[in-house]
Amino acid sequence: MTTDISTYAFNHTMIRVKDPKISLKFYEEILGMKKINELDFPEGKFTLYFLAYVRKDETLPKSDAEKNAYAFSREGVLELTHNYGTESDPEFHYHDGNKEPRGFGHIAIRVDNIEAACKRDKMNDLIPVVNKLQDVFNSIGSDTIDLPQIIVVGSQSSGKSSVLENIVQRDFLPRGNGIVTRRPLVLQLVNITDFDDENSEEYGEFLHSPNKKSPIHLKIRSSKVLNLTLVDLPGLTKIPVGDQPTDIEKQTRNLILDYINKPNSLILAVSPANVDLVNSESLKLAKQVDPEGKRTIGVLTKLDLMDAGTNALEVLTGRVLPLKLGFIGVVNRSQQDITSSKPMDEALKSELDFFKNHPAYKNIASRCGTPFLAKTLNNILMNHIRERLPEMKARINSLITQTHQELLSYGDPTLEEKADRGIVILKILTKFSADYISSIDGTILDVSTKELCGGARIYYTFNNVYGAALESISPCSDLTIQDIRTAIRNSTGPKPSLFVPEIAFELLVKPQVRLLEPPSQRCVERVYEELIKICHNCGSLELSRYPRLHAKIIEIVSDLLRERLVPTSEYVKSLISIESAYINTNHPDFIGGGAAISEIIRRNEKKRREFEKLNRRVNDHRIFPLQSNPAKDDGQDTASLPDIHKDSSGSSSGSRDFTFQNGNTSRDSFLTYFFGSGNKNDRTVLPDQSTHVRSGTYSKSEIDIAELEKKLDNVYNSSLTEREEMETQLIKSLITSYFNIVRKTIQDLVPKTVMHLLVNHSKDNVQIRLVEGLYKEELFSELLQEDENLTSERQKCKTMLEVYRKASEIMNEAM
Ligand SMILES: Nc1nc2c(ncn2[C@@H]2O[C@H](COP(=O)(O)OP(=O)(O)OP(=O)(O)O)[C@@H](O)[C@H]2O)c(=O)[nH]1
Repeated sequence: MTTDISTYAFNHTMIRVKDPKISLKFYEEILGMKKINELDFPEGKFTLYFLAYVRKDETLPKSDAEKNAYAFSREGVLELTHNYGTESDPEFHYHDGNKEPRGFGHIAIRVDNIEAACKRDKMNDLIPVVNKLQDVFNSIGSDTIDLPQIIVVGSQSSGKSSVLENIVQRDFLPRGNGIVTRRPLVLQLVNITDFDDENSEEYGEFLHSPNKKSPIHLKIRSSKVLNLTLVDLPGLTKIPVGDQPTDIEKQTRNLILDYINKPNSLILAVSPANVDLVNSESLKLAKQVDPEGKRTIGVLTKLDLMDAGTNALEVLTGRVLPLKLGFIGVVNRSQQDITSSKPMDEALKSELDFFKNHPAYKNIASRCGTPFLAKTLNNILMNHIRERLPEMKARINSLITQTHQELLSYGDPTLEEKADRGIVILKILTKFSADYISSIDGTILDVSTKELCGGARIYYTFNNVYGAALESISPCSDLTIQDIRTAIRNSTGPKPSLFVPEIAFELLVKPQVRLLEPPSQRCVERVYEELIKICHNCGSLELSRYPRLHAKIIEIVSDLLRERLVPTSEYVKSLISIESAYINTNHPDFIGGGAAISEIIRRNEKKRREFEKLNRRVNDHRIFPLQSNPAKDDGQDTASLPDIHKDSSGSSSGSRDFTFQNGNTSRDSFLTYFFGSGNKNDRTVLPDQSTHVRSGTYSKSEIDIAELEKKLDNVYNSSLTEREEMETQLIKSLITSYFNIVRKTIQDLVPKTVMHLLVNHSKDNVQIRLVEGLYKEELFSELLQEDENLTSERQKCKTMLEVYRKASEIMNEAM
């Protein structure tokens, strides 16, 4: 037997290599079922032992074409002896596990097995594919696609680093008390037999960006490793020690969850065998994200530290906790081994011996230990990657399309350099003008459905905002009775007037008309603001590349609008002035004197009836009879209302005396209505009753009488003369009628003015103004200076696209 044995677990196949110089590649290629005489044998004599399994009933084909390939019996051992340097075919000795010879000679296997084996070989290439992808994504510092990898999870000191080191067969991870692993470590293990001979030197390489807080990416290339991507995470800890933050448990838990949550992650849940499995933090966490145990591999460390008489056979054979990918037991170097720098290969040998000699584990020794763990991880990862590859490819393809679109949207500066810059500018100006116009007209393509915009907002301003503002003005606002009386008196001059003077009406109505100006000016401003907004929103994606050109365009359009603002507001101002320049009492819609008077009579009649009704109710309820009406006390007429049924001498004239019809009454007729003796027979309309009421005593149940009387007071609370009262009412009614006419006209004309002088003018002139202002050879280079951010965005986008393309290429090669 050989003394120097390297052991290498390969699925269900065990290869024992006599000569350690023979590279793994050689064995893998043998297992890939290549013809042995095509292989490049190292010098020297060697013997290979194959332990393999095939179906028992498999009959071996005998054709010449299948010579020089291999077959394995179910229980037997295939032994190959090759004398290097001779031309003879290699010899195969085939015996059972006890090395009893069972056959000899050329052995062949079925062709379909060769294909399957070759396929498996190809699968084995998938891990380098993922590693390559990872390198590609590392180069841009992002992991846009969730690459399959193995995440190592375990509580503190559970032996995570030891497991990793055993897999890598290198003493490379930091050791110490407390949490030593503080950042995720992405470990890429690369079997250097995958590379050319000149690259076959072993080395480790840090791939993460320096000076940046990121996971550490470490690539280890060695002939002693299998292709694997592992992520080592800080250990789960309960109590912070030293300089650790108080929420250390939460922080590490979240970090671990971030990694294991990804559906493409395989979870390597490390638990020490000397602690009850139900307390395993790693398995608890894994269960959270993988409740069915589909992507969790259990690793039991410290099997050697279990109490004497106990073992973990039940766990390792999957009878305690069912994990689809199973549990694998390992024995790592103890602290003492580390302190005494026990070499790795020795440690592996001790591990192998431990399992082989342990009464509980010897039967499952081939499924225990670090080499088996490494191989299993490799297989699982490979299968996992194979499953995920189509999905990843689809994702990469859609990323390529998206990124390509994005890149296109940034434009191509090289193309534009060649093209006439004048044409580029002209195109942008034309597009901007068209957008501006269509925003106003509402024909823009991507019109918002979330808020009113463009022309619709202008319409809203006219109809809702401006309309409401005008409506809210009361025709007689700010006009007090005192103002009206003074105006009437002033307009009569020194003589007592015979009728309500027209001058007084005109005097009073003009300032009211002026009230329409502020909201009209505000309307102009609002539309102007709206246009400015439209102008700002018109930037196309292309235009956003050129901030200077964009700014200039906005400046020019704003200037144009500002220029138009002045004449528009001037015109609106004129409209109001025009309206107040001449008070047209012949306007067909104007109420006219007669109608106004009829209206007042009607109203007063109503009031009188109301008063009488109230008075009656008050009297009915009053404990002390009402003695408040001096008119009554004087023995005069009971009605002390401003009674237009009576003329000044007290005789009843009745409403029939007023024959004026609404609207048809001439100005003269209404103005000549009022023959009056000035102040001669003026009477106080209604003496103040409130004092009487207030001095009275009410029954407690009739408290509402006070309310009623208050109303009465309000009806007649002025001390105007009857005639003045009448005149005031008349003037008010005329002002209201006239104001409403003017308001309607203004409400109609202001939007027309704004549209004509501001909106349409800007639409008609925007393009001309832009071309005049910006289509100048000497400005071109300045205007077409690209936005720096955009240039860098484009560069980023380009890099991403390259990365995705490269990734896609790598995947295409693998599939
Ligand atoms: N005897 C024995 N000791 C082990 C085994 N595995 C790990 N140890 C020891 O346990 C201690 C902790 O192991 P590490 O591999 O550093 O554990 P870790 O989980 O990486 O620790 P942190 O990174 O700090 O969370 C070390 O002293 C190891 O020597 C094992 O299987 N058997």
